[in-house]
Amino acid sequence: MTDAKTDLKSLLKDPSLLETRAYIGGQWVEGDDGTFDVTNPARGDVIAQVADLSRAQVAGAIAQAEKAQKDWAAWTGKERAAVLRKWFDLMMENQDDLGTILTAEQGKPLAEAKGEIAYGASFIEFFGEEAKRVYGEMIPGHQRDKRIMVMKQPIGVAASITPWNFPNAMITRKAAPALAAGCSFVARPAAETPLSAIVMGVLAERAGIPAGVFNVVPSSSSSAVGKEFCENPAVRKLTFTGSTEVGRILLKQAADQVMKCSMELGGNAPFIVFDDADLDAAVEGAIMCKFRNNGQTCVCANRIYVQAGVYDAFAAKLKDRVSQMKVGDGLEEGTDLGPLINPEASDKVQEHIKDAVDNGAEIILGNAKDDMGGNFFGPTIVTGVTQDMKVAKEETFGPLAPLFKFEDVDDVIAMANDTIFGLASYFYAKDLSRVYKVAEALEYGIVGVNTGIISTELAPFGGVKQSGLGREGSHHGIEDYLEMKYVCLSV
Ligand SMILES: NC(=O)C1=CN([C@@H]2O[C@H](COP(=O)(O)OP(=O)(O)OC[C@H]3O[C@@H](n4cnc5c(N)ncnc54)[C@H](O)[C@@H]3O)[C@@H](O)[C@H]2O)C=CC1
Ligand SMILES: O=C(O)[C@H](O)CS(=O)(=O)O
Repeated sequence: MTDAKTDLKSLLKDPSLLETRAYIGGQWVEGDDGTFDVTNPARGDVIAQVADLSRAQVAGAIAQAEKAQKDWAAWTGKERAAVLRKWFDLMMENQDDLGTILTAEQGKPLAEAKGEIAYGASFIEFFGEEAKRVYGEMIPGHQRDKRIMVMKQPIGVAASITPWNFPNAMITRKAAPALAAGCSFVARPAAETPLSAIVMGVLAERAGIPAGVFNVVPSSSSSAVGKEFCENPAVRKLTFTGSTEVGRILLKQAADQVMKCSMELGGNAPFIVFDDADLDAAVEGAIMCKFRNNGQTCVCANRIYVQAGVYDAFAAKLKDRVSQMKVGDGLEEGTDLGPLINPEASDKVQEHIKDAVDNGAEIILGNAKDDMGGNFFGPTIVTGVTQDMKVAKEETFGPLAPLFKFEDVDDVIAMANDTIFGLASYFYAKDLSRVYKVAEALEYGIVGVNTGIISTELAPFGGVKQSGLGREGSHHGIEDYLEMKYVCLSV
């Protein structure tokens, strides 16, 4: 932890982007429950006090969203596309400031934060364009005088609950398809990182998105907001990114209203290196995949399986590269790995390391809170990891690279699939038939082949098994915000 204090306003080119109130129905609103503190996880200082909304205020936001939605849905796709384009442009024009706000509250290095802003903006650009392509269809009738028309219509009010690890992109990946489809949107950001969400309200207002179409409702009480979202009959769609545990709670709550839900939940990504892989490329892929956002990404490699013939060479190369990574304050130049979000995150990494070592694994790098103390944890590599250890079963969500050794293809496929999760998976191999076989056999929504980075607005992102329901991104992503209506025409 450094002693530096974060005077966030002074770091911004446009200080008016730092807003701490809620954005409801086009108005800036104080919280009935006062405020809650937002801290910089690198420095531990309070950087803002944000409006803490009551459940009644959240209900009010939903009412505003409901009121605005019908008119918004009546806009043409092209008209909606034009304001979404403006929202995208404003994000990119303010990329530096948005990145600084994000780093200050979340901790990731500034370059990564700016990358997240560009990534987040890409969903708005993409789905703005898709707004023009919400096509229905005509199906040949079942009788001579019948025609079957299928129209696509917006679901209505969509509500989101999002985590702190991608405070911008997890909101835009949901709000952009919702708005493009003609839904209105109420966003409840994680209490750790509300500023990156609120600033999207500032830019929505500047872009000319009509009042009530995009609302941001910060609150320190996630369960109260979750209940309001699930119990308020005006909400027709709940979209969530976070842990499988909370996803299950929300699905149960949403059942009473038979609400449409999208769930982007936890992962336990295997990263497999076969003996015919390009080892240098595999090491680079592992670095990007494992240490992006300091391992706090649900598509991060959680288990690294390396075939016996290349195990030692891979471990040595990985150690060499990881030992060069600099841990530090994300706002400072040259930082590769920022702090973890909070002390509990650091405790979880330590618990996984201890469990592995107690059961026979060996630490070849790291295993310590970084010299900087606080939420900083040094990147760690452990060898000799096996399927019965905690790290094989749970998402570590931190900078721990556990190396498992395997002998043959069928064994590693079985080990990789031996989890309740099914979000992302990765493998490095050259043999074409092996590539097909493994890609088909992995029980995951996403497979990266010879790459450690799979995130893009152009592809359908989402998991199978207990990693979730639905897909975000790509032309499929808008479908989750549309209902199909079958019109039977007698002619
Ligand atoms: N899929 C992903 O991207 C993420 C996965 N995770 C996993 O979850 C673990 C715990 O991280 P958390 O941030 O605590 O995840 P979480 O699932 O507890 O929180 C995600 C969001 O849900 C909200 N929330 C929590 N309980 C709720 C409830 N009862 N009703 C409504 N909203 C609720 C939180 O305030 C946050 O905004 C991580 O270590 C990681 O394994 C966490 C964050 C993101
Ligand atoms: O888009 C991404 O790369 C990820 O969605 C972030 S997370 O949800 O996997 O943590």
